[in-house]
Amino acid sequence: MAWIEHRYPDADALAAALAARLEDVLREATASRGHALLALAGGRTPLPAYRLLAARPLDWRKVVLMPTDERCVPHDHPACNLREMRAAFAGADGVRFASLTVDDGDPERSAVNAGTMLSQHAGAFDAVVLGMGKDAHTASLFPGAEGLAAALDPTGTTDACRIDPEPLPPEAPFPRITLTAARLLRARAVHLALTGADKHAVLRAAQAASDPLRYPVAAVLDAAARHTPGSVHIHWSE
Ligand SMILES: O=C1O[C@H](COP(=O)(O)O)[C@@H](O)[C@H](O)[C@H]1O
Repeated sequence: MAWIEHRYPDADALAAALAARLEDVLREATASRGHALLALAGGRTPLPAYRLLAARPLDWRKVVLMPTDERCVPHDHPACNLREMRAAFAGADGVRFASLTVDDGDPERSAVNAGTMLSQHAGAFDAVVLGMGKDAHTASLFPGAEGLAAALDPTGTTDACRIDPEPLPPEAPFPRITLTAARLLRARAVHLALTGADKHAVLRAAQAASDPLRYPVAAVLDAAARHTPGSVHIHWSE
C-alpha cells in the first residue's frame, strides 16, 4: 500500500513538521491558483499543528478551512470541531471557515447545509488532514455505522452525509456530519496525524486487514492513494 510514513520523536516534532508541510501547500496554492482550500480533522491531535500554522505570515484572506467532519452540536459547544478550529486559527488574520453544520447543530438541516456549502467549494482540496480514533474511524466514518458503505464508496456522488456512530463514543456522543471518502480523496495530498503506540497499532492492523467496514481509515487512505499516487502521508509519534 502506497502510504508514505513519517515517524517523529514526539508530538511537538510532529506538529512542527505537519505545520511546515501545510505552510508549503498554502504558499504554493495561493501563489499558483490565488486561493487555497483545506479540510482539517477535528479532535485534539492536530490542534498544536494548527496553532503553529496560524502563526505563519501567509495571505490568510485567500485561504478557506473546513472541518473533515463535525459533531451536531451548537457552534459554541465545547465538542464543536469548528469552534476548536476557529480558536486554533485565531491568529490567522482574514482566514475564512466553511461550516458543515448549521449554528444550532440540528442534524437534518446540517446535512442540507453541508451539501449546499460543498457545492460552493467544489474544487480539489489542496490538502486534507485526517485524524483517527482508536476504533479506526477517520473523519466521522465510524465502523458499524449505518450508511458507512455508501459513505466509503470512492465512486459515490455525495460529498457529505450524516453518520450516527453506533455506539455513540462517550467522549463526543453526538450525530455527525462527515465528508465522504469520495470527497476526501479529491485532494492534492492527504495527511493522517496520529500519536500514541495504541493508535499506531490500530493503523497497522487496518493496513494488514482488507476490511473497509471494520477499518474505515484504511479504506479512505487506500482510495486516496489509488486516486493520487504518492499523495498519502502518515505522520505519527509515540
Ligand atoms: O471525533 C473525532 O475524532 C477523531 C480523532 O480525534 P482525536 O481527539 O483522537 O485526535 C478526529 O479526527 C475527528 O475529526 C473527530 O470528529
